[in-house]
Order: sequence, then structure tokens, then C-alpha cells
Amino acid sequence: MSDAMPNSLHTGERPLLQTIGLTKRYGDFLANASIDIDIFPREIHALLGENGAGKSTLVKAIYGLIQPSAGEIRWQGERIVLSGPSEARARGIGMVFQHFSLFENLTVAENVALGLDGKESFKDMSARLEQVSKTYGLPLDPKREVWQLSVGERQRIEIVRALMQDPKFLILDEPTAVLTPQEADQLFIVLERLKAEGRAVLYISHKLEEVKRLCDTATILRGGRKVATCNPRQETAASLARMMVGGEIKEVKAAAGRQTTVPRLVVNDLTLAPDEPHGVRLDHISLELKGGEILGIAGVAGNGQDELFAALSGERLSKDPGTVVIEGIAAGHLSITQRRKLGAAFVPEERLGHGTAPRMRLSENALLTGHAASGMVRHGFIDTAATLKTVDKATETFDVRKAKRDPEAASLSGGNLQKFIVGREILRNPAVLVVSQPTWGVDAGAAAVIRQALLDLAASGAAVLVTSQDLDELAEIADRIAVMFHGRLSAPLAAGEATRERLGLLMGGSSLDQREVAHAARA
Ligand SMILES: Nc1ncnc2c1ncn2[C@@H]1O[C@H](COP(=O)(O)OP(=O)(O)OP(=O)(O)O)[C@@H](O)[C@H]1O
Repeated sequence: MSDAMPNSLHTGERPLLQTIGLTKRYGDFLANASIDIDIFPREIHALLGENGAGKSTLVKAIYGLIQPSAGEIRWQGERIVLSGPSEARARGIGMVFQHFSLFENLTVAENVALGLDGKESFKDMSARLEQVSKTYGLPLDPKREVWQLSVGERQRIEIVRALMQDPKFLILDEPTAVLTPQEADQLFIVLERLKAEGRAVLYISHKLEEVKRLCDTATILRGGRKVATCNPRQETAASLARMMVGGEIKEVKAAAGRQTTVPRLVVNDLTLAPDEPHGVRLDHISLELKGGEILGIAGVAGNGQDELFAALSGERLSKDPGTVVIEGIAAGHLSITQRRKLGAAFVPEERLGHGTAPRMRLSENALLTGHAASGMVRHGFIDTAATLKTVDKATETFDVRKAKRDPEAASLSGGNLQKFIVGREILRNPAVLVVSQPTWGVDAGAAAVIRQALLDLAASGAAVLVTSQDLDELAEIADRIAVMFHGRLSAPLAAGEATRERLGLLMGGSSLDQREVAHAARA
């Protein structure tokens, strides 16, 4: 096999890392089909593609987590076979995952120590941690326990831990999905600095504007194959999306003059102590959501959004039934099944384990949430044809890509599983939909389909509550936006007044702005 050609930006320079004909098969399915990619020093290289395009598979192979079925990886010109991530790290390849692997009850320094392969003393390691975090402007207090930290700070631990191994090449999987706009800006400064130091970064993201701003090169995968390598600065977000999808992406359109009707979801002065040691206390939360309306809840993860979801869905019950009112019925004391029977549907943020049972087939998963209200159980017997029909309908409407008709949930790519879960609940035509992070990890095309479905659901008269960290998403679909911070909910702002800056400040807990928002809501 010949060396991959360097691209024009790097004439004569040797790539730091190359994959040549890299292929990964799962049974008959080709997750990566003969991929050639060149990563150069001093380069921030984006890896783009629709859900299921093969991005995670490729980076897992580069980080030694899976073995390729064919093809090779070259590091500084030399062929390497990685037996596992520790060997990748030893060579200078680091990775920051989207889902963190931190122990809540341990300190920052203890967590970092656990993740390092080195043999230095704890004292030396702590000193180095402080030094690296200072050098890169990623402030961390080594003595604090993780449960006290925001999601942005937790990500900092993962990044600092990776940087302490002095990597020449760092892979980041959707790092800004969990950050405020201000935190994302700080991260970009760090990445620019890594680049200036001669390191390379491989950056997976579904946010195309961000890629245009930050990345020097983009490799685009579609259906497991590489379809293009380009300079994203010379592209538009639309042209990048076209390359990913192989066609146009539909624009999301709100129905003109949506009518709002009666209140369908009301929360009255809800206060709830956390049910686990590091949970957030919900503090006097009130909101009213009419049919035809979409209310967005912004906020950095870990500020009570999970607890609010649990209280609304019935995973946590309230002693006072009147704290949660669904379709005019006091429901605070009702179970999740009883709330579904009132016409409510719930889509949690965590897809595996919470939104679906990973080892169950999609049809069995459809039954888990649908049995209360969707006629999948008749006279005590499961109607298998009805459960499969639900799977087919969600698959077709939301373009869920999977290897067979009814696979196990765990075999779907993250974004495809999300499309399935959101689709399954929307297709039940609920009167009230409570959804967390509806498009987290979902590609631009599928995100547009989901957002449109939420708008259409509201247009049909449903009340929709969307929790999202993606402010652009909320701006696109929500009528009003409120912010959660430390278990409190700000007064909602009309979407037109909710600028990124204002929301970003509220997400960081600016109390001055809190007063401003309350004022705006009264005006
Ligand atoms: N262990 C596995 N067994 C079977 N199929 C798998 C396995 N892992 C991944 N796949 C399939 O390989 C394809 C590529 O998945 P991959 O996770 O690489 O996609 P991705 O581009 O990272 O998607 P996303 O943006 O949704 O994370 C998907 O169709 C997925 O279903």
C-alpha cells in the first residue's frame, strides 16, 4: 500500500498520524471502510459526519480501544499496532471522551492520579497538576471533590489529565456539547495554544459554525467512508452539511401564528430535597406551559435539570400533589405510568440505561414506555406486531439508521439511538412532552428533523418543555427561555430577548441578570 498523499496545505511535511485503508467490520457491517486520513502537527483537524457515519469507530481505533479489521495506523511515519489505550498514551496520543470517567467522592488530584500511568509520587503529581492547569489557563483546585464541580470544571480535569501526559496528538469527542458559550470560548483558546506548541488536535463536533471558526482541516465521513477532506474556513456550514448528508438539509420552520390554549403543564412552588448525597435541591420552582407553547430551559448541566425532570416525570414523587399539574390534574404524587396515562411523555437525557434498556431490542424498548397508553398490550398479551410497527414508524419518520429491523438498543450509534427515543415519544402524540437535550449528539440533518417535529407537536396543541444546553437550539424553537442555576429557575425571557450573552451570564449564576430577567418578564 502506498503512503497517503499529503494534502496541499502540508506539502513536504510528514504527517504525525496516518490511517491507511483503515477498515472496521461488525459482522457484515462496515463501520469504517478503507479510511485514509492524515493528521499533521500544528493542526486542528475536524472529523465530521452524520450519526453512525463511523467517527467514534475511527477514533477508537486510533486510541487503541478497538482493533481494526484491516488497514494500518502510522505514527510519525512508522506502522504501529496498539494493544490498548495505555500504549496509545505512551506514544503521545491522548483522548478526552464526551462522557467523563470521574469518581464523584474523590478529589480532583485523586482522580487525576487514578487516570495516569506514571509512577511519580502523589505530591509531585499534584504539583504538576497545578502547574499544567496554570500554564493552560484551566484553573482547578486539586483538593476539591468532584461532586462539587460543574460539568465545565469536570471536563477541565479530563483535559488537564490528558495534557499531563504531554500528548503530541489529542482527540476530543464533542467537547463543547456540555459547555456554556463562555466556557467554549475558553476551550478554543486552549486548543489554539496546543496547536501553537506544535501538537495536533482531532476534533469531533456536530456544530459546524464552531468547526469553521476553529479547525484548519476537516475530514468528512459518510456511511463509513471518507467523502472529503477540505479547509472548513473556505466552506459554509450549509456546504459542510451537504457533504455530510449527500444532499440538502431542510430548514426548520415554525408554524405561523401558533395558537396557545389552556395550561397543560403547571409547576407550583416545587421544592424537593435531593434523594442522593450530591444531588441538587429544587428550590421553589414554578412554571406554566400552555398548549401550543415551547418553553426552553437553559443551564449548565448539574444545576437541577435532572432533578426537575425526575419530579416532572414521576421518577421522584412529591408529597404535595398540587406541585405538578398535568392536564388540570394534580399529579405530583402520581407514578410515571399514571402521568403517561394523563397524556404526558418524557424523554430523558441519558439514552442508555435511562431512555432505553441497552440489552433489549428496540421493540421491547418501545413496549416499556408505550404500554400504558399506546395499545401495545391487549387483554394482557403483548401485541408484537404493534411493537414492531412502532419501531418501523420511528425508524422511517426520524431516519434511524441501524443494521437490522429490530436490533438491541446498545448496537445503535449514539445519535441514532437518540433519534429513536425522541421519535418513539413524539409519535405517541402526547399532550405534554418533557424532553431533555433532544438533539445531543445528533447530526445537523437529524437535529433539524427532531426540532421540526417538536415545533409541529406544539402546533398541534401540545405543551413542550425542552431542556437544552444548546442555546442555538432553544433560540430556534422556544417561545420563552428560562435558566436553571443551583436548583432555581429564572423567570422566562421571551425568545427574542434571550441573547446568548444574557443567557450565558444567567447560566453562570449572575444574580444581577436574574433581577433583570425578572424585570423583563414582568414588563
Ligand atoms: N459494537 C458494535 N456492534 C455493531 N455495530 C456497531 C458497533 N459499534 C458501532 N456499530 C455501528 O457502526 C456504525 C458507526 O458507529 P459510530 O459510533 O462510529 O458512529 P458515529 O459517527 O460516531 O455516530 P454518532 O455521531 O451518532 O456518535 C453505526 O451504524 C453503529 O450502529
